[in-house]
Amino acid sequence: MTTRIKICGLTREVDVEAAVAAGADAIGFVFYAKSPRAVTPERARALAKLLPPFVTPVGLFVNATEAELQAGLDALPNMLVQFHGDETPVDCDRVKRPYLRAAAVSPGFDLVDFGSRFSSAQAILLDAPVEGYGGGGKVFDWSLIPPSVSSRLVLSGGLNAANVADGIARVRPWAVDVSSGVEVSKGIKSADLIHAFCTAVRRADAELT
Ligand SMILES: O=C(O)c1ccccc1N[C@@H]1O[C@H](COP(=O)(O)O)[C@@H](O)[C@H]1O
Repeated sequence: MTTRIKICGLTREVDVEAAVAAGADAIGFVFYAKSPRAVTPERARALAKLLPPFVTPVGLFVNATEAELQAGLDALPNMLVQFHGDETPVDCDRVKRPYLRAAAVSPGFDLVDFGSRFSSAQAILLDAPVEGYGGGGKVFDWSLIPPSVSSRLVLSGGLNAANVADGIARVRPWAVDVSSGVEVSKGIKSADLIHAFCTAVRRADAELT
């Protein structure tokens, strides 16, 4: 299977171009003002104009107000929504858009139940529990993912070129998502690290087929 790749937290044109050139399937824009990677809807719209067909813009929200959500949706009408806070299934469904729901995986977390509560999500995005909701560059214990989980999974949390192949082999996710692992500093990506990450994903896929 081809593991889809999302590169998240882009703030600069050069980084969007590097992600597209490396073969990313999705590009994430953080609409969460407290994040060091936050962009305004206007900035996201300008960056998303660089995306070719079939590369999906993803808008990341954390407990956003309706006005904040609407501003993001107005700026990027074709975006996939990533809910990365404490949003309920009702909150997610209210937006009437395809969405990913992030889950912070720690011992005792019931992923099967979470997946059935968010059954309208396109996928459940697995992250480590970190201060500030996400983007912390921390890996969680992948053995906490129960084999019985039926949700489509996006693996994230502390991924980088060195560990992503292991994550793919062990979790077999639909997609992987990276932010910190391709950065030189918060919100500033490295074209070399993005390229290395995408190459590692493609190698992992080739080894598994
Ligand atoms: O990127 C952020 O600043 C962020 C803020 C709040 C919630 C989520 C955030 N990012 C997402 O966190 C995961 C893991 O990122 P990392 O690779 O460990 O840095 C990823 O899905 C980002 O999209």
